[in-house]
Amino acid sequence: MASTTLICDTQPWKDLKAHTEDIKKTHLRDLMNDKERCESMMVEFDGMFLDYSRHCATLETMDKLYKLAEAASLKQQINRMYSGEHINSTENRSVLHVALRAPRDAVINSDGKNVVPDVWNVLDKIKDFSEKVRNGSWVGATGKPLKDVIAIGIGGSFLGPLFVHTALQTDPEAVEFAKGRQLRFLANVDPIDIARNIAGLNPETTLVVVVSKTFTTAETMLNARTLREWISSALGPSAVAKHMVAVSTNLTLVEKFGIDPNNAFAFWDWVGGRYSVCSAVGVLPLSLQYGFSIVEKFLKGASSIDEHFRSAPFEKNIPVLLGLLSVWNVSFLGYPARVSMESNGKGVSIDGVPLPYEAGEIDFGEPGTNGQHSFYQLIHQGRVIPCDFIGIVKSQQPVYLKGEVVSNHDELMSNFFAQPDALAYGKTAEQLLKENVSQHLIPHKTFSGNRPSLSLLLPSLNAYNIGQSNALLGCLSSWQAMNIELLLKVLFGASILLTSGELSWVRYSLATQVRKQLNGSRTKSEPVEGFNFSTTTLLTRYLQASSDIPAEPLTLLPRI
Ligand SMILES: O=P(O)(O)OC[C@H]1O[C@](O)(CO)[C@@H](O)[C@@H]1O
Repeated sequence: MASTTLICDTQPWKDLKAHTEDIKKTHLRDLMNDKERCESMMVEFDGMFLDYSRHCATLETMDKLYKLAEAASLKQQINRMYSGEHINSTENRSVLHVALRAPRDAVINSDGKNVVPDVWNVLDKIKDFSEKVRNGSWVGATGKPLKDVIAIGIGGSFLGPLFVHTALQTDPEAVEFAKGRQLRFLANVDPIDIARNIAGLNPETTLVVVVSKTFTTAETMLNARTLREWISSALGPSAVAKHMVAVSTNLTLVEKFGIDPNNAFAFWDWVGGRYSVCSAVGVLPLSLQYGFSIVEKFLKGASSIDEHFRSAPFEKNIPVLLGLLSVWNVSFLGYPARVSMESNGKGVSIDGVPLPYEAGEIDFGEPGTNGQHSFYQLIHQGRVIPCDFIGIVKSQQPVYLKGEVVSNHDELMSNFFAQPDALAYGKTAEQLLKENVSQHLIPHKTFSGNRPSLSLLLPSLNAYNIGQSNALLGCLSSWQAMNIELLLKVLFGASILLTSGELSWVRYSLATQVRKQLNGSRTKSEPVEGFNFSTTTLLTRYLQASSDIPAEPLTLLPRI
């Protein structure tokens, strides 16, 4: 085992450790009053707006975190990644998912070779193939066009493409391109999942894409053999050539399986499975469903974040800030943070040295207000769990009913704006007494607050923004390869005692205030008033960016 200096032995780490004592004496209620601090904790890039002022951190904390990043040679590590060095030391490989979405004329080397032309050869091949399938010039064994696609794959060969498909499924532009087509994903080895996947599909009009980096994964290969049987028993063995294609780095095994190598779409060992959505793994099934032009926008969004991650100074670099805040929350304040469990669920440093702290990471979330009806009680009252709230300015599918105070999206966003302050401020016994709450209910309705969160506001959820979000999370995962997030310590697992159902009460009172404000601003141009600096900034930005949304209800319904 190699010996190494762990980051916890450096001076910046020790300084941060000492600094936690100062932070423990603060409360977000007071920190949020410091306008200069809040203003410095807002960053904008390419339409994205990040507000991390509701983290239990001061400007001094941030300075100390930047010093920690220097001690961890973060800038050099980022440069090493982009220049194709073998920063994946366990597999002795480059980590070059950024090359998958680089512009055609970019130069990114791996082992002395510019890999960008290879990337574009495959992208061009996907464009050509998907256009043929979509316009009906590639037909199945009985001459019928292939309108449905089943993508078989698991782990990274499934989750990324499913994420993008889920987000695109309601994007009006993508919906137009997907008319008459279906994309399904088969991952689990349970035969029930096969039954669900093929239900209602006709082998004559179905194309199966087998996605596997290694082409050896047990679940994927059994599912692939099963669907091969489904096709050949209905249409004869020769139909496989027309109805099955593959995405893999192992083209020899693809051919052995019986898929024509001409119908195989390659990627490379420098693409980690969990970052592979921007390779043929995601690009092929998504192009078949939505057309290559939509997927190209997704790749451009991702590329924009890559450039930002590489070049922006740490204070303005959204992925770097998110990563540093993760380290601060988990390794210093002892909170379980937003982490990536597959990449970072490890117990040793990059050199194989056991970490002198726990590293078992837990990540969970829910869309919209669902979480408020399941686990937010824990977040408000139980252990401290830093939260990331991601909001969208313009809904993909606006609804605004006559007789309603605000549109459905404004209703959703009222919660987006209210929750972070509910978590930060809590509710004191004094406030409750002033509100004439009965004495015996006060312990149940009191919330300590001081719960960290950040708010990320995106302009909309189109293919480009989905690419940005995907790359943002990918950047965080790639910290693992740089041995940064291995600093993370997660404390989780003690028993949780939940006895009160009063959480929704806090949230509703704040959400009501936001709803009223949104209505007043939209219908009577009322200025944003009565909120702290951070919420005022976010609300103003939201209202300005969505000012073209009609102020009056139009009984708009979803357009799907
Ligand atoms: O693409 P493959 O080789 O089938 O592997 C599937 C998944 O299995 C893993 O290797 C391990 O879970 C992932 O990294 C990968 O995404």
